[in-house]
Parts: sequence; C-alpha cells; structure tokens
Amino acid sequence: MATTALLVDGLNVRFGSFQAIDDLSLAIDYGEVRAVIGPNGAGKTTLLDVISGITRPKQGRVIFDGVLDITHRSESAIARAGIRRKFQKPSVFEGLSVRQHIAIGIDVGFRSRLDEAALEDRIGQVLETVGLEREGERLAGELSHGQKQWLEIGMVLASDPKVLMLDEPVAGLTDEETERTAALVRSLVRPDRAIVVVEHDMDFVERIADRVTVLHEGRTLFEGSMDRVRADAAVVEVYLGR
Ligand SMILES: Nc1ncnc2c1ncn2[C@@H]1O[C@H](COP(=O)(O)OP(=O)(O)OP(=O)(O)O)[C@@H](O)[C@H]1O
Repeated sequence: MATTALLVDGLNVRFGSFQAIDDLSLAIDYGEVRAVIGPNGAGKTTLLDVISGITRPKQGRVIFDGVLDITHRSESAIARAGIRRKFQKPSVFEGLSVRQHIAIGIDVGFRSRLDEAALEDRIGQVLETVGLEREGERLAGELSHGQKQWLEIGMVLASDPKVLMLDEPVAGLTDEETERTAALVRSLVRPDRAIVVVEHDMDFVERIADRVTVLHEGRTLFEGSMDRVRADAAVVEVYLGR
C-alpha cells in the first residue's frame, strides 16, 4: 500500500486575477491526522475544494493513493474512490431520522454488497462510533449543534473512507462538545486512512493533529508538529499572534 494518501503537486488556483492557491505542493500520509490552518483567505477551503473535485486548478495535480490522478475527475468519482468530506456548514435533513442519514451516507456501491441485517449492523456501528447510538430514531432537526456535526461525520464515515476531510468541525461547539469531537477524530485514525482537518481552534488542533500545515496566501508557510508551529516566528506574525 502507498504511504502517501494524497499528493498535491504544483497546484495553482486563480479566481479572476486573484491567486487563491500559489504553486502549492504537499503530501498527506495514511495513518495521520493533518491539520491545515492559516488566516482567513489563506486557501484552506479552496484546497479541499480542489481535492474533492469542486474547483478545477489552473495547473498542478492531485494524486490519490500513489497512482490515481484525481485532478480532473468528477466530485462523484472522487467520492466513490474513497475521499469524503464534511463541509463547513452543517447541512442535515431536518425531517429525516438520524438512522436515515447514516443510511444515505452508505453509498449505493457499498450498500449493494450488504444484506438488510448487515446494513442495520453498519448503521449501528457508525452511530456508536460518533456517539449517537441512543439518537437513532430522532429527527435530525431535534439534535443539538454538536450532535448535528457528529451526525455529518457519521455520514461521511459510513462508507469507510480512505481520506476523510473535515472543514471546521468544531466551529460553534461548546468546550465539552469540542473535547468529544477531538476524542472522536482520534478514534478514527487507522493505518489505511488519512484525516485532513481545517480548523481555527488551535487547542483543538493541538489535541488531534499529528502534523500541521500552515497556509498563507495560497502557499505553505510552515509544516510540522503543533509545538513547532507555535514556536515559528513567521506563523506567529501572520496568524497566531493576531
Ligand atoms: N469562487 C470564488 N471566486 C472568487 N474568489 C474566491 C472563490 N472562492 C474563494 N475565493 C477567494 O479565495 C481566497 C481563499 O479562500 P478560502 O475559502 O480557500 O480561504 P480559507 O483559508 O478557507 O479561509 P477561511 O478561514 O476564511 O475559511 C479568499 O480570498 C476567497 O475570497
């Protein structure tokens, strides 16, 4: 198995005359939690958009699993390949139950390999993983903000992704919910999975990240452990010191 889950190579994204991603290269390994941090407008969400096939780069490539060039694949093909994302804004279906959400997250290809009992088992496992095993029959609209975030993480987990991308998973959560989310993210680490998290909450990042990539103006400003990130003068100058 390749050790590199995602290789981003010489990526450039422009919006009109604005260079959102500027010759960015980085490698994210299986088995790690990688946090991507940086000031507003640094290009973090744009990077996730390119990896998930929503935004087309002007130049550069994204290679998945060592061999598969996903740069010009469709969003659905990239998702089917095993790259899943939780978006920044919670977007649950208020009138559907928690279980129904997880069933939706188990994609058709995966589902066709499961009989009814196996499907129910899978839904139960996912609910237990995200701590919603007692909420299965509730409508998503009745959940707290934190529970909605965990439900969305459950939806992306349901198909057993190789790459899991979480865009601001603790925005708006209480301290206790943030702590639970950190424990949840760490529980999802596996040797054959890479987890990429974009987040502004630095204490949360410190709890979850094996390595941190600091973006600034579409480029990598620094990469390393959170300790080293906190000690880097340039990072303090453009981001942490603010
Ligand atoms: N579709 C678009 N058209 C024009 N400009 C865009 C588009 N998408 C993003 N941008 C601009 O590109 C820059 C990078 O945006 P991006 O959302 O990637 O930043 P970010 O690092 O995720 O910031 P934040 O922390 O605020 O979410 C921003 O200045 C943004 O306004």
